Amino acid sequence: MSATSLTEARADAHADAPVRRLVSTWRTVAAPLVALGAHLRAEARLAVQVVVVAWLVLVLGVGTTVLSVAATTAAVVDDGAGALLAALAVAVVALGLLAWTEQWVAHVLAYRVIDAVRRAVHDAIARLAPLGLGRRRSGETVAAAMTDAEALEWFYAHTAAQVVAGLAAALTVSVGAVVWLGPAGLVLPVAQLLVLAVPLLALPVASRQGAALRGGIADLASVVMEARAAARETVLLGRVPAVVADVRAGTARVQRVRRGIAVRTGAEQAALEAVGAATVLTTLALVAARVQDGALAPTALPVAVALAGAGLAPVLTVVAGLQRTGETSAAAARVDALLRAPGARPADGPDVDRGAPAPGRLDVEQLRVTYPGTDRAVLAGVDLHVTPGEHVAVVGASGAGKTTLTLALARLVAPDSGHLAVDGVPADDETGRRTRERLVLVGQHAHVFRASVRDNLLAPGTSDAALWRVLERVHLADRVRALPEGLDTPLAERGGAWSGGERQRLGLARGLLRDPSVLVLDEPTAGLDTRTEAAFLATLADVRAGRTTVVVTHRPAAMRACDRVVLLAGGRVVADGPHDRLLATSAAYRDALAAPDDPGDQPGDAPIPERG
Ligand SMILES: Nc1ncnc2c1ncn2[C@@H]1O[C@H](COP(=O)(O)OP(=O)(O)OP(=O)(O)O)[C@@H](O)[C@H]1O
Repeated sequence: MSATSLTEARADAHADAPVRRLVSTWRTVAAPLVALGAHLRAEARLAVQVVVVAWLVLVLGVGTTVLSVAATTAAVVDDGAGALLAALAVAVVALGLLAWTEQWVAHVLAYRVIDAVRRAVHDAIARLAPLGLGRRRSGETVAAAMTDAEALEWFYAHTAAQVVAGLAAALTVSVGAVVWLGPAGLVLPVAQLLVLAVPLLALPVASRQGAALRGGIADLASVVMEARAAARETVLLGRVPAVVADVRAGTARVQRVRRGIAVRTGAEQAALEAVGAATVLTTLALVAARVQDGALAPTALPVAVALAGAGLAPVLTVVAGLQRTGETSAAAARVDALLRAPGARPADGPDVDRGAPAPGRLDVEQLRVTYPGTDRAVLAGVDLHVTPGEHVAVVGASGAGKTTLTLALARLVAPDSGHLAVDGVPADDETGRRTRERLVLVGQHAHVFRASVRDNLLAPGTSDAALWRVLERVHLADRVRALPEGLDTPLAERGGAWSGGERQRLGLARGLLRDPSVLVLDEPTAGLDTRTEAAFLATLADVRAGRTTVVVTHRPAAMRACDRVVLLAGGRVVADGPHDRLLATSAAYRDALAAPDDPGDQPGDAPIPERG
């Protein structure tokens, strides 16, 4: 290639660059919307109906404007106004009926879209919970489930259909104009293309603003949610002004983006007005010339001008849709990322013979867990085999990985590698649901839902008698009987007046109602006074009969009450056996139980010290 042609090619490439950038921006913006559209295939027929009705409404809208000007002109020159008025009356009634139908079908579509999007988002949340969600800001997840879902409902039900219908109606009206006015009618399609170019050219800015707006709203949701969740600490530690400042800063960021959007849409509007005025003036000039030539009747002039003005209405509908595409695309991208996020599939471990399924058996082999964003394995190859009906205590210093082990058993965190089997059945389904049907984890903090006691027990369809039996077993029956409406008493969000111990017992009741073959309890007596702890341990002794239990504990009383104690340290099991034997034989165990701050305590009576 010669130097000149190389320079020319470079110049061409340079000229192409903005176009290519624009096309690539459009592709990026459209990709998440198209990807999410796949979840809405079932609604394709309804969407086509919406498009057809919207197209008819737009075409008839232009038609009634043109007809009304034609009828007025005919009345002025006293020439056939009656027929035009009759046609106008029919068109107006049809337009009213079609507009009503459009609202109806578009809203049916909107509800179905929001239902499909919210269901997909909640399925994803259930699939990811809680490890996958832990990597996401809670505000992002909330925004995806609420405001993003609403933005998408609006887009698929009202915007996308309007864009397609608007383009079809614009083409229909343009064809009509060219057929009627000849070359003068070409002004309309040219003007329509200019109108469409306005949002297309503004798209790179619009999409940046859309992403900033959606991100800002998600950030604000995070700040507000955290402020609500930490309200007690915020007041106690005098952080109210700091939190208010955070909320104000978040609001200001969102407002700044909104201002930018208003400036852009204002400029776009001004450009559109200019194109509209130019279209009317050009049509006026060209049609007037044809009237002077005698090619058209003088009465055609006002009608042609009305057509030029009204004929832009369908593309303005398209523009309104395109102006929001950047923001909607950002919402779709967030929802799409949530739907595509990988779940918590356990890695395959060493292939060993695990024998026949046995209810209550628990096998953990070489389990390794590293939390995302960290490089230290919290569990670095844990082996644990529990026989049916056995009661095992898991102990270790604070941070040793006890809670992590319970979360991995319940398939709430994904191991890097290793094997887990409950009842002799490998835990290999992606969601962990099958494992959790056999193994129930009662965590340290039972969430109390804003619902009745009955609904808080999370066992729909269970008889009252069975619910009361379980409440008796966990020593909550008297507490519930004293409530004004018993089982039907609504509980406040987060438990309101319920103490920590009562909430722990509520969690235990929930676990028992599932009747699992393996019950895992994480620090069931943490935060309880000695007497309540003794009562709780008595409850435990009763409820664990006939099933396997794994109890994370710092309490020697709870360790003694178990058949075996497993000591976790350095991410591995370093001691395993009955409490008394370990006391006699394991220096690591004795060290773990020794309380360095309190030399008066005897090994075996002091809780395992908290680290740090
Ligand atoms: N989501 C997480 N992301 C990153 N690190 C985590 C996460 N959860 C826990 N860790 C870290 O993993 C380690 C083990 O935590 P874990 O809660 O399992 O310990 P533990 O033995 O139950 O402690 P404690 O007795 O204090 O409850 C700790 O160092 C903790 O900081």
